[in-house]
Amino acid sequence: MRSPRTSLGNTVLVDPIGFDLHYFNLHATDKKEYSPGLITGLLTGCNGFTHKLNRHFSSTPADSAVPLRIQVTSHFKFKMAQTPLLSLPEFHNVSTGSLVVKEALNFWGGTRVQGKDTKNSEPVYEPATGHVLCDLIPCGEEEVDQAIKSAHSAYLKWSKLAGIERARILLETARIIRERRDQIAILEVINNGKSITEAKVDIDVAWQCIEYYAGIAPTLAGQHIQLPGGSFAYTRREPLGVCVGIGAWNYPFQIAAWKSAPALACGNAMVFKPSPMTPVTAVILAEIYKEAGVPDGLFNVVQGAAETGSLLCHHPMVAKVSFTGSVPTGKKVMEMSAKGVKQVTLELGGKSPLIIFKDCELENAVRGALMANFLTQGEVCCNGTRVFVQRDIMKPFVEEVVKRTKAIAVGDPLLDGTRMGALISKPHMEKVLGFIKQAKEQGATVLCGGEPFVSSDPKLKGGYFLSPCVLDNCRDDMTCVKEEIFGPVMSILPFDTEEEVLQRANNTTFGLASGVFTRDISRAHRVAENLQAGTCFINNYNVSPVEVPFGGYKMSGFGRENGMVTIEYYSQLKTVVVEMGDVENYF
Ligand SMILES: NC(=O)C1=CN([C@@H]2O[C@H](COP(=O)(O)OP(=O)(O)OC[C@H]3O[C@@H](n4cnc5c(N)ncnc54)[C@H](O)[C@@H]3O)[C@@H](O)[C@H]2O)C=CC1
Ligand SMILES: C[N+](C)(C)CCCC(=O)O
Repeated sequence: MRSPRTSLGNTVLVDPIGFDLHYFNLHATDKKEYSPGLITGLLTGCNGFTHKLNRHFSSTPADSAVPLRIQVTSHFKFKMAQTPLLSLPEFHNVSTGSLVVKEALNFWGGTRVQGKDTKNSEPVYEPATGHVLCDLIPCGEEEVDQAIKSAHSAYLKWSKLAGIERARILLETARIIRERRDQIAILEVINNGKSITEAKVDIDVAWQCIEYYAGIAPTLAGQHIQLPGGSFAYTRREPLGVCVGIGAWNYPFQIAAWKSAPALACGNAMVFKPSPMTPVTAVILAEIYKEAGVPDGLFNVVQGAAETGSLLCHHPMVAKVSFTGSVPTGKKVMEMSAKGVKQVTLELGGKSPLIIFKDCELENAVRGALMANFLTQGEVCCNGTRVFVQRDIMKPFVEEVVKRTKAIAVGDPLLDGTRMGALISKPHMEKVLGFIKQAKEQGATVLCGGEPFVSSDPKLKGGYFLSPCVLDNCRDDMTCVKEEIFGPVMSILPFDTEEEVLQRANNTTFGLASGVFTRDISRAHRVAENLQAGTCFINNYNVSPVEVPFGGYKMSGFGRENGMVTIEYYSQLKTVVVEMGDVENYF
């Protein structure tokens, strides 16, 4: 079929061959009119079928020729219009310190909703500059109730769709995120403080997660079980209903995707509460889901802190809570959810061990140790912050790690050359500095970093920067080795034997992740088997492909995110027993 061509305001008649499914490309003829914004249009089929279309055209001139890909089943006409893109700010000129977000940050019923409780609003700071990025207006009881009811009404429609229909919309969501990845990453950097290089990867992981669960949605199925006498049973995999997601500030957009993708794939609706420190990007995800075609209310965002979170956990219409954050808050979430017998997934903190044997490939072990400690300024739950190094290679390992750590470019997170940005807040930076001070008092040696970093760029003067820190002469009983610091602080600990190091590595209440560097494959798998943690990385660290499950042992939580298994945490099984004979009666 030939691709029809049209321009703004014109109607084009499209005549596909036969009645098979056809895709065709609708090319814009007047490229210059299509930047940047949404192209909207109405498809009207001769059989009465109509389809509203929303596609984003990115701002770069080359992209404005990207064809619209529309699925058609019959003759239809298409009227093209353009509306400006409301949600994403103009990004071309955004630089650190220049953005103020005024738009409403809640989202339910398919639209942004301004918070009402302005008297309780709190400023949200841009970590790299300390300037006020936006105001956080917490949602109260009535607003939380509205969001949950909106989710419930969407759930009733969405759960009736076939998996393949849900998949189509999720794939479209992934496509739009991929298309706008750089803009979303910029917003994430401004709100979180991490480097743009990392933020782009985070956004990629987010769309990959949605794409992955789109692939799984059509495969969800039950079983058929033959019973005596021709009777049988079958199972149906059904959604839970309205699920709540509560997120942390370290991976704001990615966490929203990790929770919503499996939830939506299984037929649930979600109300998501971002951390009050990073409220800006979850609502972009909500808009993209809408644009891709989910029913209004399927993915909602409510802003707020502990009080709003607790309203969500207590709400009787909520079936499940998936939480990412600290252990103390995780315990509270579990307690509150227990009252309503709601299912819970907890992704909590860690103090993960990274074990480096003398037979490792040293260059890769050093790279692994840096990846295990310094992503997102060290604010990562699965970081391998207890670096156990076999005594024989201590000297060359430490030398190389310190050399590389000193070379990490700290600074303006929006610059491509920057490798470490700013910590999330001033109090958090002070907390991290407190851990370093205490480590010194307890006998550790600071080999490098561990001090506030003051940039020569005047606009970064108020930012929460810290030079990445390596601590030597650490012992297992020190606070810096026992507690989660959530900052760029690596503690190095010597060891002699495999048996000894395994015992020390497991001597913690946490169990999120672990890592081992060795060339001995038997040792690698033996160590992986014996480490008490939800993940063990062999000869790498902190890679997180969406195909593999992620989650904790012990006090690092339970339940999993990513991978096939997460379907189990967002669905329930119904057994249907079918009698083909007479009812056996005892009475
Ligand atoms: N495992 C991880 O990925 C994370 C660990 N942490 C650790 O926790 C420390 C504190 O950071 P926070 O952001 O304060 O973590 P937090 O655990 O208090 O907050 C996480 C989320 O839970 C919400 N929340 C807080 N109290 C709640 C309640 N009573 N009911 C329902 N929801 C509630 C927060 O608003 C936020 O959205 C960090 O310094 C770090 O050590 C923080 C963030 C992520
Ligand atoms: C992406 N990854 C593996 C570095 C971290 C994800 C877990 C978290 O939320 O901290």
